[in-house]
Amino acid sequence: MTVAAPDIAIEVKGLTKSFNGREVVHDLSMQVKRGSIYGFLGPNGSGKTTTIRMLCGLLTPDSGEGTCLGFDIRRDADKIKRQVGYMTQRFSLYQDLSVRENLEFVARLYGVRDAPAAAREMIGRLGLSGRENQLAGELSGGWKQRLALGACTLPNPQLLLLDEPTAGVDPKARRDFWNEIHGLAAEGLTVLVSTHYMDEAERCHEIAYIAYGNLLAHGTVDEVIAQSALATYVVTGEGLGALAHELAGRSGVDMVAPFGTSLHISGRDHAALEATIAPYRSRTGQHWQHGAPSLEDVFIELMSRTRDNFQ
Ligand SMILES: Nc1ncnc2c1ncn2[C@@H]1O[C@H](COP(=O)(O)OP(=O)(O)OP(=O)(O)O)[C@@H](O)[C@H]1O
Repeated sequence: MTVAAPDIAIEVKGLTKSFNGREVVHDLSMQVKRGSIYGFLGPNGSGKTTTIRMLCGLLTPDSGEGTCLGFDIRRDADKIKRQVGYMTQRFSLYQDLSVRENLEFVARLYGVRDAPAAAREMIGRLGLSGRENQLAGELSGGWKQRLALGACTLPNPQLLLLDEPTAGVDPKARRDFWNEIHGLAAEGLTVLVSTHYMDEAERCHEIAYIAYGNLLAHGTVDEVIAQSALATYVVTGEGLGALAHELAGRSGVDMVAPFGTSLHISGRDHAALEATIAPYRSRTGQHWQHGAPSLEDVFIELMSRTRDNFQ
């Protein structure tokens, strides 16, 4: 395979992987730009982690090829690994070491010349000043996660893998975390992140939706919404529960979903959807508006379509 252009961090073609005779990633091709934040979404067990691990040589594909940071994902896995920071779902630092001790330990492990200085700098960057002597195990969830981010970026990786990094973290801490990720990406770090949160997907430069081993959609959020070709109506007013019940499963109606005080009704066959909803639109007490589908509408519709193919 030819060496990827310098502004491309990852380029892979036809990646396939099976475990125990079951294919969990099927013929996946994709490209990730350097300095971008690339989000992976999809149902549990759909192959996101397996994909991310293959993209950076942590796992060898059964077939397919590609490059990561200019290295071959099959032949140069060791070289890639040295450039990768990996933050897993589980807190993997020493609970009974302090914030400073943990960071110094990581710095030494990676051969950073002045480990105390590197740890000090990271403590400042993460806003952990004043907490440096606190035991890692005594930090709140949000601070633990910041420390984990600090530890995996301290060796200055070029690629950062984040596996559901904000599961169980409060909204303020999540926002701070994402601001930090954007800061790192602006400095040139490429970030691959798996998430189940729609608001996080919307904060990625590009996203990929993987279901049951297949890459079903990818691009910017706007591109993924546009590709879906889904027509969506947003209905507000009274009796939305009954309306949802009446419309579910009717011709042209692929999805009915309540969103707060409104109901989203979506379908791919625009003509059939229009015909079905026509008699309902003149009802008093309900207001219909043609709206853009949300990312969640698109993902739920994609998922409902593929589950049948998989089972
Ligand atoms: N080392 C392994 N050996 C056997 N099966 C595996 C291995 N790693 C993953 N799998 C299986 O492959 C499938 C895909 O797993 P993967 O972790 O990639 O999914 P995921 O989309 O990241 O899931 P989640 O959202 O739950 O983290 C699952 O059925 C999982 O059990």
